[in-house]
Amino acid sequence: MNILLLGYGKMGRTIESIAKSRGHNIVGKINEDNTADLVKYTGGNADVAIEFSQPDAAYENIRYCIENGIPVVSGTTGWLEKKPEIEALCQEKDGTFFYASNFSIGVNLFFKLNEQLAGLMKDFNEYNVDIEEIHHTEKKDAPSGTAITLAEDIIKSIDYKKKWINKPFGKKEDLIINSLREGRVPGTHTVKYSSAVDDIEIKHTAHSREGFAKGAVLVAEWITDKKGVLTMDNFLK
Ligand SMILES: NC(=O)C1=CN([C@@H]2O[C@H](COP(=O)(O)OP(=O)(O)OC[C@H]3O[C@@H](n4cnc5c(N)ncnc54)[C@H](O)[C@@H]3O)[C@@H](O)[C@H]2O)C=CC1
Ligand SMILES: O=C(O)C1=N[C@H](C(=O)O)C[C@H](O)C1
Repeated sequence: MNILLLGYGKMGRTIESIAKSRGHNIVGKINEDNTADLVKYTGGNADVAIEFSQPDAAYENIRYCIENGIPVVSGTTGWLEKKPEIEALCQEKDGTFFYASNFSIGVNLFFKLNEQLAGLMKDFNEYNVDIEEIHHTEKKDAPSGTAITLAEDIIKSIDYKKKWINKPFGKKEDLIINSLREGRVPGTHTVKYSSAVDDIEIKHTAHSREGFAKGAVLVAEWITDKKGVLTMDNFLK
């Protein structure tokens, strides 16, 4: 498979190494210093684009791919207010767009665990729930996309939480996401329910970026013959 990498930073490099180990060709690597080269690529010479860039670049990269017939797998966080526009464009152009806030299989199991725990906790108002996410100091966005997914899934079940906020303190109706930036941490997420008498915690700790990158390559292999707007739920089924 011929893969175009959009974003060749920490994730782009890890994806390159996993893709090559699985027999794929990297036909292009676009970074902030060679964005003009993107016009060289179309669905004719790239089977799929894997897009891990930065919040202010994702929308234009993905739009270019959809308009030029390149199926696109994106994991960039911090740009999601524009995702509905991309989804509409994908439908209009009969393109292929796959987005996940986290491509690791472990985190996707953790998402399911979070949904189930929220379902169990919904009638126990003596507990308060909050989320902590810890990432490396180079991360550009806060809160993490993964923490937002966790928060949205909790709010669906827990009536006393109305919205998430990215501050360490708030009212009971606010689901607090506390974002910490430390050293080179690849990504740690904790969901904690606290009462006066006890705490219940679930936690996912990434040991490296390999889980994210392998998930993105597996999805890229899977989507090349698919159309439409796709998610991890489609892939994991
Ligand atoms: N969904 C997931 O599973 C994961 C998502 N991420 C997200 O992926 C993104 C990238 O993460 P990292 O690789 O750690 O960041 P990074 O900062 O190491 O790399 C980002 C790269 O994007 C490049 N870039 C800037 N403008 C560009 C443009 N217009 N076109 C193409 N490339 C451009 C930069 O030159 C840089 O090399 C972040 O948004 C991060 O939150 C990271 C890990 C897992
Ligand atoms: O920027 C990162 O590094 C990560 N970003 C994603 C996020 O914002 O959730 C996924 C992972 O936690 C690593």
